[in-house]
Amino acid sequence: MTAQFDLFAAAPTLPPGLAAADDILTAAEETALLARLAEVPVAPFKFQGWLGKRETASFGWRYDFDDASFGPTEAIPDYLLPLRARAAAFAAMPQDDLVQAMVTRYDPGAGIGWHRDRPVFEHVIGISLANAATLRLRRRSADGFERASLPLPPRSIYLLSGDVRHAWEHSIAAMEVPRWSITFRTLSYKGLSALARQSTGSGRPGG
Ligand SMILES: O=C(O)CCC(=O)C(=O)O
Ligand SMILES: [Fe+2]
Repeated sequence: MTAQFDLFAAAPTLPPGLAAADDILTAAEETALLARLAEVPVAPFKFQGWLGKRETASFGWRYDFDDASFGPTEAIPDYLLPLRARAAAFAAMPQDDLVQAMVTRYDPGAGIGWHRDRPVFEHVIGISLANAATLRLRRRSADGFERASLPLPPRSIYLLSGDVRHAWEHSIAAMEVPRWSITFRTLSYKGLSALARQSTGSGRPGG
């Protein structure tokens, strides 16, 4: 096969640990939820002193990128609990394990750069609202990056666990239309140990 043909090679299969489904909520439920989210006091995401363009609010647990502190915060609001129950059913996890809910608003021009989620968290479940986006995935290989992508239509859900969560990075390119997402996360062993250290008053917080 010529190099030219390689450009048209079949799309790579999705990385292990990635699961996705459409229509985790109805269009009417999405509209009602977006009306609630418009009231949530989101703040520009801070990363080591830089202000990101996306705006976030964390419930249940928060991780502060500025000082690496990590701890409990305002409880997950009631109106997110039915969605959390569906996210948990989708991921085959107890809903109480999804201890964090993060609301993110991406205005036009806002995206999220290449990253892995903080190690204090384990499983990551994302729900997309308002407009479609593409979750880009990459993993370093001997000669560059292995890449994959997952379309995120509004009302779809994805789960990152295992390989795709630990060995791959993900990002979302800035778009011209707004998008909201709700991310539910479980704590990792590291997160649970940090928590145990904090509650016994020894060791430093963080992750
Ligand atoms: O908006 C999304 O679905 C992705 C958010 C994300 O990757 C993160 O907050 O770590
Ligand atoms: Fe992420």
